[in-house]
This record gives sequence, C-alpha cells and structure tokens, in this order.
Amino acid sequence: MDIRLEAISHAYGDTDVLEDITLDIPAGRIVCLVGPSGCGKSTLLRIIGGLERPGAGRVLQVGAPPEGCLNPLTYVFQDFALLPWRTVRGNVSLVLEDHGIRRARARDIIDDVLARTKLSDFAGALPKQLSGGMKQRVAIARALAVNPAVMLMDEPLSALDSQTRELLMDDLIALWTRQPFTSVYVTHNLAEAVRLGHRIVVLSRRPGRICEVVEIDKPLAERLYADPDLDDVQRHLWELMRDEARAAEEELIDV
Ligand SMILES: Nc1ncnc2c1ncn2[C@@H]1O[C@H](COP(=O)(O)OP(=O)(O)OP(=O)(O)O)[C@@H](O)[C@H]1O
Repeated sequence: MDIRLEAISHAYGDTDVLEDITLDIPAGRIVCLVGPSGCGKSTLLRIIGGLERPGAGRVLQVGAPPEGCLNPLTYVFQDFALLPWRTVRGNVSLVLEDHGIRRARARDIIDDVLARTKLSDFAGALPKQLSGGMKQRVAIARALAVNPAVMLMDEPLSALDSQTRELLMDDLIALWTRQPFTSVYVTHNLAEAVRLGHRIVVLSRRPGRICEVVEIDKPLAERLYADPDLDDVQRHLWELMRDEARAAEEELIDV
C-alpha cells in the first residue's frame, strides 16, 4: 500500500503549520522528513496516521495493505511507550490481544518479530531491565507485530546516546534488508536521514513547505558509517536547511 498526500495544509488557530504538502510514500521505502524545529513534521505524521484531520488536502491510501495486516498505520515513538509491568513478550502481545489474537497464533507472530529484532533471548525481561536501545527494539517489534502497511516513526532514536543510535541504525538497516517495510521517519538528525532514507523530504520553517525531495539510490545495506557519498548528500541537506533552521531558531527565541 502506498500513501499519497495531496495538497495538505494545516493551521492551529492563527498559526499556519503546514502548507501545500504533496508527497508520495511508496510501499517498501523509508521516507524521512527533516526540517527546522517547529516546521510541522510531527503534525504531518499525525495527519498521515489519522490522529488529526488536515485543514485542507487529503491523505490517500493507495492499494491494499499487506496480507495479515492488523493496523495499516502504526506508530513508533521517541519514548518507547512500553508498559513497565509487562515483559517484552507481554508488551508485544498487547497489540495482538487488542485484535483478539491469542495462544498459538499470537505466539507465532511474537516469536517472529522478536527474532527479527534480535530479542528472542529477552522475551521474559521487564522494560526496566533493558537498555534504551533494547526498549526501542521492543517498540519496533510491537509495531511489526501488526504487520503494518506503514510505520510512522517520530524521532525514534533521539532519546538514545550516539553509540546506541548507530547500533540501532544498523539494526533497522538489517531489519529492512531482510524484509522491507514502509516508513515515514521524522528526524532532526541528517546523518540518520542519509543512512536510513530512500527519499528525504526537506521542509522549510513553519509553515512547513517542501523545499526539496532528495532521493538516495544507494542500497541501505551498502550505506556505511562515514560513507563519503552520504556525507555529500548530508552537506547538501544542511545547505538547504541552514538558513531556515537559523530563522526558525531566532523565531523561537522571540516567542
Ligand atoms: N495541538 C497543537 N495545538 C497548537 N499548536 C500546536 C499543536 N501541535 C503542534 N503545534 C505547533 O505547531 C507547530 C509545529 O509543531 P510540530 O510538533 O509538528 O513541529 P516539528 O517540526 O515536529 O517540531 P520539532 O522538530 O521541534 O519536534 C509548532 O509551532 C507547535 O508549537
């Protein structure tokens, strides 16, 4: 299933937040949204996920969701959002229980997503026993358990230290390479965008408009740490964003 955004605009009261966003999110691709603070990235993600109705324009779901899909759109948040009293298995199981899936069928799905996120040995652990990176892997496993058409990821690595972020990027690349998933991935971090994004959408400062859509053809599995090709793309992205980011920052200081 692809997602198509057609001329999305949105305002909160008198504040215009998004302006005329038209964008395709093709199945099996990771589309990163980058842009200065407050430019409307999370708002756009909420609009795609149906948590907010856009003031203008529409979000189209094109084609059928994948077989066995329980939720076409599912979120992965920065703060993991795990239930502390449930084990790793219990946290993943929750989303299946919501759909009445129990016993053997649930066990098969949970075993599969824990294996894919390299958590099989930690199925019985509680969140408080896990590092930040592992907690986020649980959140990703939980998202994968509903076999979503699109994972909406809102700065999923930004609560983690830089080494853990690198490790988790490697994990996401391995996960996607084994079985491609579709994601809209919001990040502030341009290094993350060039490692993970097939398509990087650069938004202007508020109201967020599309400045440029940058495609990166290099396969994810070949994108290595400190890759000079990626550095060039990252530099280009920063050149696009620098003035907007400075203006946005000065605007925030004025508030
Ligand atoms: N529910 C709301 N009501 C009113 N204003 C809101 C609401 N949600 C967001 N905003 C405002 O809309 C603008 C865009 O917010 P949003 O969180 O989408 O931006 P962002 O690009 O994700 O920001 P950041 O990069 O800082 O996380 C901001 O000025 C924010 O204060």
